[in-house]
Amino acid sequence: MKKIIPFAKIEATGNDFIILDDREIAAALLSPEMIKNWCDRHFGIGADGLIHVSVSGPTTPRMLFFNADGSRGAMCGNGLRAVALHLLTIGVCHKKHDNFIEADDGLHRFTVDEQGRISVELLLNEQNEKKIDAAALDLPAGIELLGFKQVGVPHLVLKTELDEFADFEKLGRRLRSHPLFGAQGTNVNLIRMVDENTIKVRTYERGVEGETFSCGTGVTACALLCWECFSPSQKTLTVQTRGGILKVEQKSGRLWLGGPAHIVFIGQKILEN
Ligand SMILES: N[C@H](CCC[C@H](N)C(=O)O)C(=O)O
Repeated sequence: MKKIIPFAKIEATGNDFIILDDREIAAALLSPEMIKNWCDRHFGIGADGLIHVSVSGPTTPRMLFFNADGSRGAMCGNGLRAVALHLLTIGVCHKKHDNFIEADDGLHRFTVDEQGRISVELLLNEQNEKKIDAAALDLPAGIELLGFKQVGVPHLVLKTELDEFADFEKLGRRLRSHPLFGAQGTNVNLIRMVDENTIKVRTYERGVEGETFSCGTGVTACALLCWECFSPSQKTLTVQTRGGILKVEQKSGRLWLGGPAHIVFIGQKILEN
């Protein structure tokens, strides 16, 4: 039997997602194989990830995040911003209210400003530190280790002063599965300082197995390490990604990630079974 499933395709600084909600399909019907097919850029809709949101019923909307390869991820910063846009668009949330989204790693606040920029609160895992032996990473010339942070998902952060580093994808692929990070592996970020308030970030994402245009938890991990290592008194950082500008801020002890997000299109997918 064929079933037609409406979906939204949303991009958040070029990190793009298929958004489905429980009015159209139950989360239990999603399989890793189906997610992989739908996210495929040649045979499917094309996306870095797929997110299922529970919007029916009186409880806080809850998101389930899947990478393009069908694997589950506990958090996705840009995905959270995309879900916020979806909830505002379908009228489940209103911009004047206090809004929350529940995810695997906890409850996240979100806000939208007059320009439509969506900010989400990200949560630091209690055990977010991990000492990494830089020598074990065998980094190429011009690249150094800054640290490792868990912002819902694991992020290794490297730093360079090179204007361009052509082999980033190759380096990311190698370090993503380095034995230091165990079976779960890690996402890999490379930063370059532009000035004391601005950094440039590239991210190799596990689960996409390639460099994406932007990664929200990744840029947040980079900002935290920059504050710790270079300017502990600073509270705001502008982050240039391949897909646009993000801002990471610490306000009243909370960590916020903000930037643009847009609906690319609304579509219908035929589910055959
Ligand atoms: N792009 C996402 C991160 C996805 C996490 C995923 N790659 C994993 O670690 O499973 C973000 O904006 O934070």
